[in-house]
Amino acid sequence: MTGWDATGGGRATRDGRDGGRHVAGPRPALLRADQIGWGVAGVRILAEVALTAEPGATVGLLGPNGSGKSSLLRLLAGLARPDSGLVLLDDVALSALSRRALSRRIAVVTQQAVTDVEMSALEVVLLGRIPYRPRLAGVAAADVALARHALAEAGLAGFEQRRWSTLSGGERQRVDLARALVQEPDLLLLDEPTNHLDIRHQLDLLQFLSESATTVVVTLHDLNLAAQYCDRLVLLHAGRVVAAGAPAEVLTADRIAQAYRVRADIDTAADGRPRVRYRRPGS
Ligand SMILES: Nc1ncnc2c1ncn2[C@@H]1O[C@H](COP(=O)(O)OP(=O)(O)OP(=O)(O)O)[C@@H](O)[C@H]1O
Repeated sequence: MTGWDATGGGRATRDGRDGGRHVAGPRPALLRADQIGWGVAGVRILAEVALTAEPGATVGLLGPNGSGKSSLLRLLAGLARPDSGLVLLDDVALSALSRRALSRRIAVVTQQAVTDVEMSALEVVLLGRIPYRPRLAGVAAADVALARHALAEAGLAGFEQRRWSTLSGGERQRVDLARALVQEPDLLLLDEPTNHLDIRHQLDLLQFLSESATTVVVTLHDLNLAAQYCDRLVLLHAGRVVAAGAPAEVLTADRIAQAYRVRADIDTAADGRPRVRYRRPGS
């Protein structure tokens, strides 16, 4: 199993160990988007988007509001189909995979995840085990144990019976992450997973994602955290990729100005990663 909250249990890392206990671990996927385009009602939202996430890599998707990050994530998850181009998982087109096969390999954490507010936290996490449940079978005791463990590792032991509607924004985000992790995906797609988290939980989560054996694509608004924790970054602007590569290649003052209309100074932090300092508008 996988844990990420520093107050929780052990961590599964690239070497497949979880607090000293060997686990099978994921088979990290190679994800490729090949020149994909997508639009709604004749309005083009994504154009000629190419993206590669190598097995085990953590890829950050950046871009201003409305640049197409969430739309791209939905296409990468197979929740929507591109109008042109292909999304490939280990060189197989997503469109050739069954819904069940997809749900065993890809877990998605979107911004409006759970709509049934009457579910308990434990029931929400158990949704992540549905792809493994034989048809018509009830919930297995092993899955309940796994879900309880995942909640504990998200720092939410004791929250099992709490209704979703009573959880804080950050607690909901952590429950939904636990749901995605019990899915034991080979590819984890996360849409702004840090937006409700306090700084400690943001750092714990990003550290976990960067160490995880699973391939991760994560949308982020914080350029410095993206630079610190991602192996590669993809910067979108108006539905197109304007830069892709190592953080230092993508996060240049010119690109930040072009995409975000913000002036910034970039220096190199002690860890060798770029650090962005924003200038006040007008200065
Ligand atoms: N189903 C849809 N119908 C119409 N327009 C859509 C639809 N989905 C997305 N859009 C539009 O596509 C553009 C990209 O949206 P998207 O949510 O992908 O952006 P984003 O980069 O994730 O933005 P944010 O940072 O604000 O979350 C936006 O202008 C949005 O209004």
